[in-house]
Amino acid sequence: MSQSGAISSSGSTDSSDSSSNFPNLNLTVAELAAREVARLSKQRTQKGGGSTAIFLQLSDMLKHRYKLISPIRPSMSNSEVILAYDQILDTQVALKVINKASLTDAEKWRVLRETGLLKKLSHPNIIKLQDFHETETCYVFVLEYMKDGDLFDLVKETGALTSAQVRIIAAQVALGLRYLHARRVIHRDIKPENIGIRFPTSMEGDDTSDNYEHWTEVKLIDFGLSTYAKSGRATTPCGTLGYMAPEILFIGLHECEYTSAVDMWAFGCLLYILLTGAPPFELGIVPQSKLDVVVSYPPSIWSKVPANAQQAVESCLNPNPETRITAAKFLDLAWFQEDDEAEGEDESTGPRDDVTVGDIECESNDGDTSEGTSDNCTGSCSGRSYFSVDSRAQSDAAEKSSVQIKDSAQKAAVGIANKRMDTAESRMKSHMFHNRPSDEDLPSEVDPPIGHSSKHKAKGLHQPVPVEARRAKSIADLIAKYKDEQEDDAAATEFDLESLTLDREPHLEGWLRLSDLLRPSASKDKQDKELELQTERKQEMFGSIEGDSDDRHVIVRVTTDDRSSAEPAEVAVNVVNRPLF
Ligand SMILES: Nc1ncnc2c1ncn2[C@@H]1O[C@H](COP(=O)(O)OP(=O)(O)OP(=O)(O)O)[C@@H](O)[C@H]1O
Repeated sequence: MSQSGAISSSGSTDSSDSSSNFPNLNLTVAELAAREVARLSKQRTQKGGGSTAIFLQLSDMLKHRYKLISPIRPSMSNSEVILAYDQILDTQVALKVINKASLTDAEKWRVLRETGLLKKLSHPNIIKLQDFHETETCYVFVLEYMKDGDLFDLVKETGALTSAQVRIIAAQVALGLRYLHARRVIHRDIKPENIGIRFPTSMEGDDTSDNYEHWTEVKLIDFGLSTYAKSGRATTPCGTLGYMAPEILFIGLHECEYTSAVDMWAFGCLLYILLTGAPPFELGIVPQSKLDVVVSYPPSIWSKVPANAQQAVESCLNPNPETRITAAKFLDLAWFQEDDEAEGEDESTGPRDDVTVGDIECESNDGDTSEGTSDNCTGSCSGRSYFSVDSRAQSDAAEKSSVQIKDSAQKAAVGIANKRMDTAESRMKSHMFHNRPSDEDLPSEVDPPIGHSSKHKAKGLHQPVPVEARRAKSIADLIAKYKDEQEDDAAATEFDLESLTLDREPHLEGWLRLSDLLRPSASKDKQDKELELQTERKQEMFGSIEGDSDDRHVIVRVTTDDRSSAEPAEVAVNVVNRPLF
């Protein structure tokens, strides 16, 4: 994301590239904050809401380290994402600031859980939590900055992407999901808004097909609804309507639990959007049972999507979670084995004028459109304006994708289902989203993200990008590279996440704190010393401990007699991520 919207020393917005130019550095943080507060106040008055207190608190708390530059995502609920400059690390960061005042205890716990999860995850396709602060009034996540925004804004501006572009994104999202799922973490809110993007800094004349640094990077963000499901199964219905798998919608009706397969369903919705420019499902119908769900693909849109990409989407949008493709298997699909030439000729599948954002609706099996269902659409629980339903498109039912209900006598069922959706929606909102604004409170349109329009065009995303197609050749290498790396430490990190359930396994607490004591901000030497010291202490308590480390990890293998079991047992391998700086 460029710095349009950044405050210049004159107080106006600055559209220059901030990576080389920080005009704001001459201002004190208080001055910056005051200007931003004034600007945001105005903006929010126009939008009809928002709290400037967050900003004031933040500047107070972090004034020695962070210079606030501009809001990335203006506050519409109790959180705000702000671009800032980390003066110590000399880098830009995204500060996600959450106002504590409006949170219930359960919601505070969820914030801490999000932190707990994020700090234990380390993967190139997962946003990196660089630091976390808690003050009396707010929580602050310091995140690596995804300068080019998220996929929602990209698709909204450019429409559909080419298959070559989508598979680069798809491979990375799948790698991120594979990493999460191997550790029994379910994201539960995969959608375009929650995939951050960063275009390569240099695309000229490079032949960097094996240099992954030069790929468009995508990373999963927003772990606010994520959970560590120790048993691999979860029971709380949550997510964003329109991306929620059938089984999660059935919780409390026909189902009582679900698995990480829900992320793959949402991933299928995401891919569909990227390939066609429109979401696959209207949100007003809840199927009556799992067996009733049939996903149909409108031929006029779907025929333009290459077969391998179709297969990828369809394997995710399998209504049966038991047979739905997994993230690991997804990476073996033919789509990722295609050669360079095949993708290079993929122009017909690029952004298309005839597919407009908004070409989507829901229909019952008899072909009737379900009138008024848009009232039931939640779209994005984040409150961002979603693809609107195009009335011209509505009249052309044959062109739409849909979730259909098999049993054709469904007019009554549609009514019931819509009522259920109301119930499901309000239940989900009250359970999971009650700190978020209701749809009525949300503005129908939200400002486009700062600095997007020209950037996406400049990057050539309206056209098939030859250089991306060329890079696509190496996608199998990329997948192989990260797949191999992840296999090694999956079990270790999975166990690390056990610290979230310490109450159930108190005998592990002592040595798990070993890792907690390795402060990320400490130098490697300091960490090594701490590790040594703690290892000695824990050995007295737990038996044998082997420690090992490399540049990025401290690995501790503990063998313990566990005090409660007769036989000594190896309980785990613990991995602590070292800071990369
Ligand atoms: N690290 C980041 N770099 C750049 N932009 C980010 C980053 N993190 C979040 N954003 C932007 O801010 C938006 C909101 O972030 P996030 O979803 O984490 O917050 P949230 O409070 O859970 O929001 P919501 O209530 O809308 O889901 C994202 O969709 C993205 O556009």
